[in-house]
Amino acid sequence: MERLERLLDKEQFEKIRAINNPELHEFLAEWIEWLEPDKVFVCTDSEEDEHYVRWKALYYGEEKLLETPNHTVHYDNYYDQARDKTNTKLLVPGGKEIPFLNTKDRDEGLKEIRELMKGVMRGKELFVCFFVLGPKNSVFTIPAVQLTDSAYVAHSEFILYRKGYEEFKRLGRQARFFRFVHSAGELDERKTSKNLDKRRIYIDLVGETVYSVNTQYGGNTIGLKKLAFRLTIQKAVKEGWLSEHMFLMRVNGPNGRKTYFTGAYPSMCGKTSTAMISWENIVGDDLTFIMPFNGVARGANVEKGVFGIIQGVNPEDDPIIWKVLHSPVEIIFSNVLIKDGKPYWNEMGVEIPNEGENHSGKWWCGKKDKEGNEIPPSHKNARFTVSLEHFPNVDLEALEAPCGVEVGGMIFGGRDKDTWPPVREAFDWKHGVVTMGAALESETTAATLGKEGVRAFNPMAILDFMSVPLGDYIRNYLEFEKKLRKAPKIFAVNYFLRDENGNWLNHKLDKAVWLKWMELRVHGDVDAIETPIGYIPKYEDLARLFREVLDKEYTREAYEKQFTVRVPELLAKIERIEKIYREQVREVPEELFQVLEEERKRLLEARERYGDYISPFVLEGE
Ligand SMILES: Nc1nc2c(ncn2[C@@H]2O[C@H](COP(=O)(O)OP(=O)(O)OP(=O)(O)O)[C@@H](O)[C@H]2O)c(=O)[nH]1
Ligand SMILES: O=C([O-])CC(=O)C(=O)O
Ligand SMILES: [Mn+2]
Repeated sequence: MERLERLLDKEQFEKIRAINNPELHEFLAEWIEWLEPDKVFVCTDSEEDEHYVRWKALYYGEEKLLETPNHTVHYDNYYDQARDKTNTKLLVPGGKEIPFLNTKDRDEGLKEIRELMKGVMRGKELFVCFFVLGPKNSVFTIPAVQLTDSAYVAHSEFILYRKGYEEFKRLGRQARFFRFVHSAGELDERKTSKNLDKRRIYIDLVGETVYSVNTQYGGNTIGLKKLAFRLTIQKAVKEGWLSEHMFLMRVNGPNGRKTYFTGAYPSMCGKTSTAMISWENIVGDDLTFIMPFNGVARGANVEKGVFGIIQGVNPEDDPIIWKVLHSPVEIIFSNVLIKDGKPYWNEMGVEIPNEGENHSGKWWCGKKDKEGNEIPPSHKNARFTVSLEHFPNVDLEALEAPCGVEVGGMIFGGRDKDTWPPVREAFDWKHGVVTMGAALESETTAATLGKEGVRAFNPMAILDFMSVPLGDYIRNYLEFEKKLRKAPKIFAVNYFLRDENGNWLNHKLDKAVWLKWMELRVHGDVDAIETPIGYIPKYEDLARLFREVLDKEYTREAYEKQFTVRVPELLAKIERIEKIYREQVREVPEELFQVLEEERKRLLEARERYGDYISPFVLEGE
């Protein structure tokens, strides 16, 4: 406390003194001394403190005002537009190598990051912020403290997370909390991080602390988002629950029935677009905790806001997001095109100006970057940050429920051009966990730095964030069922099937129909066709739902093309997945291989009888 009294001015010191937690005091004193900020501001839960942070983001030039009240724009460096997987490392004692995890020796990592952070905040203001993960006063609640010299990062967190200062006060010495230390590092004249060669995101799994330096992009910096996610995955696997890269939504069934679904798709593969579908209600779009209570799986959103992809948001497909983005509520637009104080983005469905300012600085149509690539109006991974409370379709009761909501179904999906049908249901928990979750593959996207469009193994859409050995993670999933009286049904979707010419086989809104079908299946309201890879919808049910939901004719030809069982592709996939688990992953539960083997057998038998490409009508006739 004496050190803190020296480091903070009176008013800020009093705010910290009100929290009776010596561990927190020690952490703050140590890091404030080390980072050497010119000034420290401690955020309580007051409106006033939140306003201060918002104003500082403008004052320091990390955000600029737009024409619509409460709208601002923020830019990240042109080469700092996505998550940096290479420089994101898990610090583990001895630097133990774990397949698919990017690890580093803990002592070495801590030493390196401390050196990079020594005095990094000279001339800057440090914001000390308190938040919680999950709903307040609930079994899901995890307190966290964030230190950052970026008012933009702090501002984003106020939009995305529940405030936690009072919670720290209430918990006092009992608080077990996560810690995040971030510095954007030296900034250039556009107020973007300059020393990208020294960009590091180090996750200390032992100390439950994450360090991030020389970067601003939200996925690398917003402590409570993907940085905390590595810590919660570890915690969940230790304690026997699930911490997942999933949306949480309510699908509205017949006669006012409410059924909640989670959905795990890799970054930029449709979580937000699904959770925002007009007929249903959103609870969360990115991170979900699922815990067993009295034999029931209950889910809660970790966050209370959306850091969503803006590319492709247009008035027809995303009317709700579109409306919110055009209303005067608090929004941060990042890495979009600005002209005359208005934001524009790729594929927004209206005409956009041919010059302005964007993530590359001054921009004009045809401008090229250093590598000779043409720069689009906005970055593919440009995003908007907004609180869920502003969405007319939010299920507020579910969002704040201290015990979460009962999960009726869990969906897995990815970018797959040629293998999986648009929707199918697993035979049981094990079948779903293995062939839909653990076997998930998806093409890489612009949400991470590096090449796009490469098919990659991405179990449970979570591989980028995995912080425990994959075998342990899968075992925890398989065992989770034993804690339940009734397990959620598991489904797999594929929005990204293409024909021989590369055209999409489905429209973006078709997912509305798949959701309604899954809702009916959870309650056993419709029959389905048994195939070697699970249950698929009957044509008649889909045709009716297409008419009811989308007012569209769904042809038998479209159905047959989309739901054909593609045996060669499915067998090749099993080969790939089995090889990965046999050769690269350690201590894989034997059940995984059994389930894959059973699926292979079913496919081989079906091929014997019906050939390589099996029409759903043929299977239905059986
Ligand atoms: N072809 C096609 N594209 C889709 C569909 N649904 C979503 N997309 C595209 O997928 C991209 C992003 O999807 P989001 O829903 O924002 O991604 P997310 O899963 O929430 O991703 P993160 O926030 O990165 O975790 C956008 O470019 C959409 O246009 C679909 O049904 N078909
Ligand atoms: O964390 C981020 O940068 C945004 C996101 O949701 C993802 O990449 O999955
Ligand atoms: Mn995500």
